[in-house]
Amino acid sequence: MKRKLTIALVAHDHRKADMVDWVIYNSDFLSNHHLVCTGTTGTLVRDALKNEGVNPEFTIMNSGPMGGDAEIAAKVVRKEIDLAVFLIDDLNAQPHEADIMMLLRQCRVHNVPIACNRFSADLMITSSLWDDENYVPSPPRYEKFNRDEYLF
Ligand SMILES: O=C(CO)COP(=O)(O)O
Repeated sequence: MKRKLTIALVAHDHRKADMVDWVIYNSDFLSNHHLVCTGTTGTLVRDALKNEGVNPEFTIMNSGPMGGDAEIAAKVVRKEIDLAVFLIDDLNAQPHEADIMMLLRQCRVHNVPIACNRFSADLMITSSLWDDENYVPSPPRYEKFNRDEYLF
């Protein structure tokens, strides 16, 4: 990968072990990029990478329930995030569900790739498109659709 990416990393408590495994598995790759994390995820990831002898650039936000997802969403809106890995706990309710939905929505609106499982994250970080200077991501189109024409 030629350029330095800014990568958001966020994991709910029940997914933090998964996130730590993922960053260790990808520590070589992550060492060259800027990581932006919610509070507790960031501390865990930074310690795990330090144990691997890897010290990437880090920005650590507030903890998720205290606004960390919202801070990262604001960065997405300002085009300061290239891709996000968000390991969501789909089996337990979160007190800050609204913020989680906002981060996911802003990634969709601003066309930021967001992986919610490790397989997607591995595919995203290994894509050759990052180095393809001719590739221009197509933004989402919100066009009127005439449903009546297709009713059967
Ligand atoms: O709750 C989170 C994301 O919604 C994660 O926050 P922490 O990384 O601070 O645990």
